[in-house]
Formats: sequence, C-alpha cells, structure tokens
Amino acid sequence: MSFLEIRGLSKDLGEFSLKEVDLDLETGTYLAVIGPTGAGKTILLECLVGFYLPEAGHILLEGEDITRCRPEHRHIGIVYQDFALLPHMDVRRNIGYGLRRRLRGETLDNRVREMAEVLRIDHLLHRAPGTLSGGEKQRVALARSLIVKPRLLLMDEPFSALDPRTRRKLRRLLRRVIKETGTTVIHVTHDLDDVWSLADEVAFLRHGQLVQSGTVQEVMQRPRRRCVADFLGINLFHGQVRDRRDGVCRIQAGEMELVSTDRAQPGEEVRVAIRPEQVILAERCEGPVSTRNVLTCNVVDIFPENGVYLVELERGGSHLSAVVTYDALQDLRLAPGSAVTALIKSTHVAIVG
Ligand SMILES: Nc1ncnc2c1ncn2[C@@H]1O[C@H](COP(=O)(O)OP(=O)(O)OP(=O)(O)O)[C@@H](O)[C@H]1O
Repeated sequence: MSFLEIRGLSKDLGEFSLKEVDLDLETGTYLAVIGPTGAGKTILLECLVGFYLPEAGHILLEGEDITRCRPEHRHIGIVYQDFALLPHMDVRRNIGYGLRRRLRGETLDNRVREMAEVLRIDHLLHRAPGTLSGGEKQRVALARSLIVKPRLLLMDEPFSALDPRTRRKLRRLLRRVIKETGTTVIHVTHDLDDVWSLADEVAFLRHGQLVQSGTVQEVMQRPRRRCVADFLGINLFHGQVRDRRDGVCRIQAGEMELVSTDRAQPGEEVRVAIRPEQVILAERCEGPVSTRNVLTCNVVDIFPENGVYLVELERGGSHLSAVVTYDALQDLRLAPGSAVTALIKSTHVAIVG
C-alpha cells in the first residue's frame, strides 16, 4: 500500500474531463505535476483536496478512502499562486488560522512564532498581508499550510508571481522545510527549475490523462512519448536497432545512424531521446574523435531561448535541436543554410522504450 493511491480518478466537467488517473506516492515524496496549459493539473489538485467529487475512481490516503470525504476532514493543505491570505487579519492570525479551534493563547502564539522562524518571517507577525512583498506573502501562505501538519501538501504554481531571485531563495527554503518536516508534496508547476531543484518524482498530464510518471531523471531525461519530449524540448526519434556489439547498439533512425551505450536487441523498434545541450556542434570534424555519433547536418533555423540559442538542424529529413552559446554561434558562423557537424556521445543517446 502506498501513502497516496489514486485509482482510475475521473472527473467530467463538460468541456473538459480528467480521465482515469492512476498515481502512487510514497510518504515524504515530492511530486511535481507538469504538462501544457489546460491539461487538468489544477483540477487534479482540486479533486484531491475535495473541491470536486469525481464520477469514478478512488483516492486512498494512508489506506483511508477519502474520495467522498469533506475537504476539512482530509487534512490536506493547499497553497495557491495568489497566496489567498485573509486580508483583514495580520500575519500572526493568518498563520495560526488553521489551529484557532485547537489551540489558544500562549500555546498558539508559540506555535505560530516557531513556524514563522522556520520560514524567516517572525519579524512580520504584526503586519497586514497587504503590506507584504510577494515573496513574504508566499512564505506566510506556506507557514499557514504547514503549521497544521497536513498529511499531504498541494501547491498550485506557488512561485509563479515571484521574481527569479526570490523564487530561487524560496525554493531553497522550501526544500529545507519540506525535508525537515517530512511533508509529502504535490506541486503543480510550469517551471522546470522547480522540478529539478525540488522534486523526487514527476507526473506529466495532457488532455486530462496521465501520460508519463516516474523519477525526475526518468521523465526529464528519458521521455517516452512525443508530447512529453516536445514539452521538455528533448529530441525524440523512432528507430530500429541494427546490431549490438562491443557494448553499443547501432540504431537506424531515418537517415541517421545513432550509436548508444543503452541495451536493446537487434531488430527491436526503439525510441531514442537526446537532450539538445548534449549535442556538440563543430564546423567540421577531421580525423578520429572519441565521440561515436558524428553527423553532418544543415542548419534550418536559430532561436534565442533563455540566454542561449536553440539551433534546429536537419539531416535527411530528420530534425535535431542543439543548444549553443552566443559566442559559439559567432565562432561557428552558424546561420540558416550552413553546414555543421553534430557530435553526440553514445552515453547521451538514451533508448527510452
Ligand atoms: N468548472 C469548470 N467547468 C468546466 N471546465 C473547467 C472548469 N474548471 C476548469 N475547466 C477547464 O478544464 C481544463 C483544465 O483546467 P486546469 O485549470 O486544471 O488546467 P491546468 O493544467 O492547471 O492549466 P494551467 O497550466 O493553464 O494552469 C481547462 O480547459 C479549463 O478551462
């Protein structure tokens, strides 16, 4: 039995439906839920917290079937992108809100102060939410959710309204607090940095369906479906294993022959994933090199992206993306129509199924 078991969870909202989602989560695991906009990530969280009752399926938390439980009986916390603080209460009362019926006076005050210290907002307890910065509000929202020791903490894009520096600081703080408290988390995000720096596992949703889930390494490095690869910006090819010898497989993928250290049987149909940042570009390649994949390509297009450049290459009708810096772009004199050599280590050609 897993800590959280979601079985065949379906919710029909007319124009959109969540379709038979199955998911298992062990205690203390941090799961990131990713996927294109409108995939149903928020609706999944809202079914878990009890805002929506599913038409079919079950949610078992620590073995207890909570599918039809009222939200307040589930002991599941939720943190939203817009913080959802109570504007007429100061920070102290906001943080202590969930404990107000169980604790009073000094005991409540002490618990609030302890949690505020953990999140480094103890100097803000007297302030009204309206006077806080975005990062401060989000720390108050986290403190308010964590103080009740939820069995499960759900977060819906909690950092999206914050600037990149605040986001980085808050991620570090959150990682520490979550590990210290042993909280199990499901975090919906569009930011792949959240996935890399916080999550143990990832689930990818699309059109209301769970397409792939697994460890961060499995999903982020080895997408098994085209839609996941496209979302993550990873090259994915279909091919057939021609042979396997000397510890490597030779795979024919369209006009490209790729060499991989991963295992597969000769004749097997496989999918192969290559991360764009693991494609090295060179003007030409003369003489022997240790890299097993040396492909002469044409540059189709070049796009700036996050401070680097994405170079779209073509070889015999197959397309391959590579990432280069501005300096490399200049040094190699890359431009649409120019020829370039792509070098990929056989350890970076991942057979994903
Ligand atoms: N109450 C509702 N009735 C009908 N459709 C709804 C309802 N709530 C949400 N939807 C639709 O369901 C789809 C999924 O919404 P959801 O908010 O879960 O997507 P998401 O994956 O969280 O997207 P984003 O990444 O943009 O936040 C959307 O097309 C949305 O318009």
